[in-house]
Amino acid sequence: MALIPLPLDDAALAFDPHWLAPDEADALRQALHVRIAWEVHSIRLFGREVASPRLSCWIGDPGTAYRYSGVVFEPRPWPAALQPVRERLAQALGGDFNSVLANRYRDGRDAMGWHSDDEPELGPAPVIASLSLGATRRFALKHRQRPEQRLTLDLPNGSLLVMSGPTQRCYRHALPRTARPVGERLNLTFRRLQPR
Ligand SMILES: O=C(O)CCC(=O)C(=O)O
Ligand SMILES: [Fe+2]
Repeated sequence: MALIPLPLDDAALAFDPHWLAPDEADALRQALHVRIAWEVHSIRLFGREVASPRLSCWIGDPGTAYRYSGVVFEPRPWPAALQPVRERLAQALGGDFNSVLANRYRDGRDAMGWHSDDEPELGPAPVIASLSLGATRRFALKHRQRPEQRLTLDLPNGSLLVMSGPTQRCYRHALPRTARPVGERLNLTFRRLQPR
C-alpha cells in the first residue's frame, strides 16, 4: 500500500492503513511482546511521580538519552526484530531514525494523555513515524489554539501514521481510554534525536 496525505490545517500527516501485511504485523507484535523489556514509566506531574497507564520502553542508538516530563530515559538496544522495520522506514521516508518509543496498551484502560512530541532534542519540525500492531485503537489530534480543529483516526494492525512539519508545534495528540473490550496493542513511534 502507500502513504496517503490526510488533510488537516497546520499539520502534515500521512497514513497507510496496511503498511505491514497482517502476517508480518502479527509476527512482529509477537516478537516484540517477548523481546522488549517492558516497564512502567513514571512521569513527574506537579512535582509528584505518577505511574503512566501503559507499559513502555525507550529504545535507541547509544547517545539517545531522552528527557520526558522531567525524567531521563537511557536507551535500550534495538531488538533484532525491529531492524528490518527501521531500514524499511528509512527507505520509505528518507533519513535514519535513531530511536523509538515503544508503548504497550494491555487493554482499554491503558492510554496516553494529551501531549506533543516537542522535546527540544527532536528539533523544530520532527518526523515521527507511528507503527501500530494488534488491536485497533482510536488516535486523536487537537489543535492547540483552535480546539474545534481536530481529527480522530482508527489505527489498525500494521498501520503507519507519519506526523511531520508543524504537527507537533500546532497540535496535541492522545490515545484515549475506551470502555469497549479491546485486546492488546503495541505502538512504536520512531524518532530522530539530535545527538548531544
Ligand atoms: O499509541 C499511540 O498511537 C500514540 C503514542 C504516542 O503518542 C507517543 O509515543 O508519543
Ligand atoms: Fe506522541
